[in-house]
Amino acid sequence: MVVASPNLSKTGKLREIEIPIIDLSADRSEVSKLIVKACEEFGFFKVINHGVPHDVITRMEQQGYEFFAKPASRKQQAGPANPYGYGSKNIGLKGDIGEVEYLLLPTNPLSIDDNSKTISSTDPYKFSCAVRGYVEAVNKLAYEILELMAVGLEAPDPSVLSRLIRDGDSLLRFNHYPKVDGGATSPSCIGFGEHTDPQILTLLRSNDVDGLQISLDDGVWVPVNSHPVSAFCINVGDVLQVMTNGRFLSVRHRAMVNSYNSRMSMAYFSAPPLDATISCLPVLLTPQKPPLYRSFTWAEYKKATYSLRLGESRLNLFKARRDDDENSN
Ligand SMILES: C=C1C[C@]23C[C@@]1(O)CC[C@H]2[C@@]12CC[C@H](O)[C@@](C)(C(=O)O1)[C@H]2[C@@H]3C(=O)O
Ligand SMILES: O=C(O)CCC(=O)C(=O)O
Ligand SMILES: [Fe+2]
Repeated sequence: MVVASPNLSKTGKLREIEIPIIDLSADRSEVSKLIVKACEEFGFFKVINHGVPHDVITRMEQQGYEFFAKPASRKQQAGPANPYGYGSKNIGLKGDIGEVEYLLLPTNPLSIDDNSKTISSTDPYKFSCAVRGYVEAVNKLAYEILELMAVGLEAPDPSVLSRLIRDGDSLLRFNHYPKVDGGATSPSCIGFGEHTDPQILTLLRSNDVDGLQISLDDGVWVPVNSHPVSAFCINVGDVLQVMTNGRFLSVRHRAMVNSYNSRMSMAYFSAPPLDATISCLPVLLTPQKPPLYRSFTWAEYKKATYSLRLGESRLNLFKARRDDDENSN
């Protein structure tokens, strides 16, 4: 079991920061400004009135609970995660471990149908319908948020970010963090270790059990509490940090487990197709602000991601060199 460093500030108090909660039904131009500000300051924000139907979320959550309640031997039939499928404690392929079990799935309809057979032998159709419905709805939300970001960044083409996720390599992940033994005196421990998300944007839904934390620049961990109404927590991924030339932050985060309640989260990682080229948006480049990162394909970045451990900083491998800047002029 990995014990966490405390999320205390230098004065010994818990850091209390409220991540912005943005109402997507408000005025579009205001919303786009709020989103840009949140991505610059925290790399995280929550959205409400997001248009993902309540029953679509509930049906999906139900499938997650039903799967994780099955006996271990039954769940293992959907694994091991390599990297997709069912995994327990082992995260990725490089030896990372956490107090979590999960299902990691590609989101194209054929893969969903295919994976459903090993995940739910009793009713694969029900599982696949729930997942397909959820993916369709969250993908629409991802489009909408990426458009609002482009508007807020004053890009001439509002679809410059959203079109990247069309027919992309997006993934879906159910995480289940069981209660840990040890009672009230046990220290909190790590469910999912610190990392950044490699993709463009992550849309996360969780039950009402806290656990998500983000690391701000002074290294103090700040809790992102679960929101009572059905909010989504949105975070900037590495690719979006590259495309905004470091203006939006892909922030390190982690998930903790506790000894009182189990937590379940569902993360949708919206990603470009493997052959898409990632580079900084022209609107954000000036002679004073040359690109911080070199161009690369998503396939290249994904390969680097899987060659490294969870907490390693893969963006460093893609920093622009001075002569890259000169060649691009
Ligand atoms: C240890 C690893 C798991 C991970 C691939 C990696 O080598 C490094 C990044 C990890 C991560 C974090 C965000 C997402 O949960 C994830 C699916 C992703 O794209 O990158 C996981 C990867 C994984 O669990 O397969
Ligand atoms: O479960 C959570 O709250 C966070 C999970 C996460 O960061 C991930 O799956 O990449
Ligand atoms: Fe994450």
